[in-house]
Amino acid sequence: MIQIEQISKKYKTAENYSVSNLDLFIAEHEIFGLLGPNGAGKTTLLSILCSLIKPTSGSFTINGLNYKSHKNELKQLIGIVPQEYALYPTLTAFENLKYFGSMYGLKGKNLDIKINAALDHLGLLAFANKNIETFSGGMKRRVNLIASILHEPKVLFLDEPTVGVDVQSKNVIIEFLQDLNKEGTTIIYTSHHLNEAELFCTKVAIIDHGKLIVKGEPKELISKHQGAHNLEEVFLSLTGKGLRDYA
Ligand SMILES: Nc1ncnc2c1ncn2[C@@H]1O[C@H](COP(=O)(O)OP(=O)(O)OP(=O)(O)O)[C@@H](O)[C@H]1O
Repeated sequence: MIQIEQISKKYKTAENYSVSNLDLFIAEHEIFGLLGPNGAGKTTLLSILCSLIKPTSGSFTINGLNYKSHKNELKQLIGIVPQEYALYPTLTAFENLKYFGSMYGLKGKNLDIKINAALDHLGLLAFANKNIETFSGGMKRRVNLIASILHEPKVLFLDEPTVGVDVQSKNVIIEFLQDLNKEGTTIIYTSHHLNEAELFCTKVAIIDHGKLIVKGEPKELISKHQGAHNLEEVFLSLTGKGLRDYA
């Protein structure tokens, strides 16, 4: 479980807080969606929880481990799927995954078996020995995902894992994540695909201007929200229809 208490983040060069006094509890085994318009603070919050950036104030624990005192334990406990591809273009999918596995101390036959099973599960086994630079966006997203789960994290953070991929790739990714979740992995992901989140997530939090607006099961939020038939209508009603351009 993740317990977030009064987390705030103000980037040095920014005028405003990107995350502001945010409290949030995420139970174990959830598929939890962090939703919000552009600039709402989703990536900032996710980056804090992954210890990629430090909060300006506040604290959080993951499975009881504090980010300040248990850095190494947390690194083993979590997996991170970043928005950008973190792969070496001139290495094959298999070589990339061997490298990422070795960063978590994995090696030998066990690692090879794991890599091949995951490649197979995500429909990529036939491409194992092809260079990443020849892969489509959807294929790279799937390899990126495998790189983050080889060490079997208990909690997996994903920043827009289905952005820019076709429906086929998206479905394979979602099914893979659902299988991981059934095996006990807690999943926290950000997305702009509200239909996807409505079907996929057991709980969602809508954040805007760095603050938590609402949290709950998608069905519960829709039924409580007068006149809403789906999560997108709840979202638009709570965050407004205005554009959120920022630079
Ligand atoms: N490195 C940074 N330096 C300064 N300001 C930043 C930095 N990163 C993000 N911000 C600002 O923090 C706010 C929240 O950004 P963040 O990327 O967390 O939002 P988001 O909800 O993930 O948006 P999107 O949906 O567009 O990815 C924005 O106003 C953004 O301009």
